[in-house]
Amino acid sequence: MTPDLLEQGAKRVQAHVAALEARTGQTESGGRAAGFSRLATPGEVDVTHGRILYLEDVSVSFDGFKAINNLSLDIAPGELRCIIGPNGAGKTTMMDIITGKTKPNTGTVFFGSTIDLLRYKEAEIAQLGIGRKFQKPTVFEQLTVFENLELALKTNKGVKASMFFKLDSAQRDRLAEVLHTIHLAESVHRLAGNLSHGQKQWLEIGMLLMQDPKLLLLDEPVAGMTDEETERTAELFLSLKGKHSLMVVEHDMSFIRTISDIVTVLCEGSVLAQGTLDQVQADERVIEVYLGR
Ligand SMILES: Nc1ncnc2c1ncn2[C@@H]1O[C@H](COP(=O)(O)OP(=O)(O)OP(=O)(O)O)[C@@H](O)[C@H]1O
Repeated sequence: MTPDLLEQGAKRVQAHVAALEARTGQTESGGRAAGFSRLATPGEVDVTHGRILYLEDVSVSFDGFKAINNLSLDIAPGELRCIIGPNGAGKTTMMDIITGKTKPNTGTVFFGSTIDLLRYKEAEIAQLGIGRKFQKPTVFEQLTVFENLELALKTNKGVKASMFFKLDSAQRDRLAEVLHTIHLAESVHRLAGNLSHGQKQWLEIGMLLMQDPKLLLLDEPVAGMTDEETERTAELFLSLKGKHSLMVVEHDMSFIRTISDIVTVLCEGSVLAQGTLDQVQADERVIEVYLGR
């Protein structure tokens, strides 16, 4: 279903609810009426049920091999969820499913309680507000930090619109805020190609932030970073928590310890354990398949 169709559907439903109220003086049962009205803005994420991401019984097979196996998982709005697990556990495949790169064979994947992500293509899912950062930074090395961030706002616009694109004052303010958040305010005019590996990672996160994603998926964000860069990345993520929801896949346990509330352990395509880092680290099954290696 496209956002246009969602909007049309929401308008129809709102008209229905208004007519019902006018006729009977009664509203629909609370949950239904509330759910209907929230569809009015396409892409708006309904988190009134306390979940921004919801996966249930999701499975996907590659040539008969179940990479994701009845996976169920949910994330609260503003939460910073860490995902750990051995190589081949299905962490990347899970992110591929959430972002529409891979379609599961079975299961349910919802963004909030009304947006069925399985109905959308990868580009549409990005526009709905799910940003993804892959492990390797992919900034434009020949452009400055400023130009990279500016470019992030131009994506989704046509070629002509991009050529004449000028930042308005709200966008300038946003860019300044993002620069500060990603610790690159003093490097604004440097070429991205001259930044350190860690700074490139922050710049790419900044490019995602320019689009104000509701949910950010981050795959091994501190791999290859120095200790100092890792510490600053932890500060960055903690500052994003609450404003955005984050799902962070990492192997670096000291980084996880600094940023995590709840940690989910994936193994063989499903959730093996979940809890605080101390709880999952004490779990015999987790020690056997992952930590004890
Ligand atoms: N397109 C594909 N075709 C065939 N097999 C695949 C495909 N994508 C993933 N797999 C397999 O699915 C399993 C899960 O892979 P995935 O990359 O999701 O694991 P991961 O937890 O991200 O591992 P890592 O920590 O090494 O990145 C692996 O056995 C992998 O070989």
